[in-house]
Amino acid sequence: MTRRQLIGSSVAAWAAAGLPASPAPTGRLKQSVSRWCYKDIPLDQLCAAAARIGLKGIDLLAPADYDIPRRHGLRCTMGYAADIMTIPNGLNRPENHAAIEKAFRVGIPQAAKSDVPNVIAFSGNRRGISDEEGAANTVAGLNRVKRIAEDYGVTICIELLNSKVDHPDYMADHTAWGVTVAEQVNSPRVKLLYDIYHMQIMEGDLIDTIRRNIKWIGHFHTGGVPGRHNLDEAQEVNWRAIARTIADLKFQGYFAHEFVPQGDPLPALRDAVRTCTV
Ligand SMILES: O=C(O)C(=O)CO
Repeated sequence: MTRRQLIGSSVAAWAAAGLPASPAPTGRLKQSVSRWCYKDIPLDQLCAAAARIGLKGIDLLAPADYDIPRRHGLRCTMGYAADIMTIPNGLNRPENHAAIEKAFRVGIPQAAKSDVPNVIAFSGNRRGISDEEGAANTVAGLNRVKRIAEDYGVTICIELLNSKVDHPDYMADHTAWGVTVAEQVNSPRVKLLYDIYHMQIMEGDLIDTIRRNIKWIGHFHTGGVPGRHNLDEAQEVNWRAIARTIADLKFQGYFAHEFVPQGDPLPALRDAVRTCTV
């Protein structure tokens, strides 16, 4: 069966594709999935399959696509509201702040209008500046925009990424750096995107770190380590224990899968969701 045939197809076709025939229960966590990991599947089709699997949303969409998940009873769970900001070029440089503020002045109201609860932000690379200076700059940048986020009820999430494998020189590569920034900004609408894949590579100690810092975490990403593939037994993270920890903390945000599937992509996603259904 092709993906095209799958979508809009019968209950039997969903079952034949290994997906639940009706939306599956997914436990205490609100699970979501990152669009870029399934880029070969048209977004409408991905949303239809995600709804069957029991997901609550689609992560990392551009504004033009924000409303597509809503056709399927889902929402975009993390938006790109300021595309001027990139992983290497972000909030840690004061010369970027005016453009980031300008972008968020448009992008945050747009996210709110489409019921998108979070927008992504990046520290940028170090490029020779110290972590202390970069943190102070990032705090200053976030202080310029936090009021917009507060007024519209949208959370700006600064992503923690590894600088060891995927993003050399990225500054927000440790939880402590992100927590320092979030504490200083001290807004209910400025939090961390704790990417479990990236933080396992940099720090490990996932459960204790999540427990100690949950107050500052607004969103999670997953991905098997090493390789950023399926959450299966070939990788080293105990996803069920992590999911249980987060659910036990009564986390109210989204837990978004962000792994590049190996094998048939939708069954890989279904299996990850089941693993994290606690
Ligand atoms: O680009 C990456 O590695 C990410 O995790 C983005 O969310």
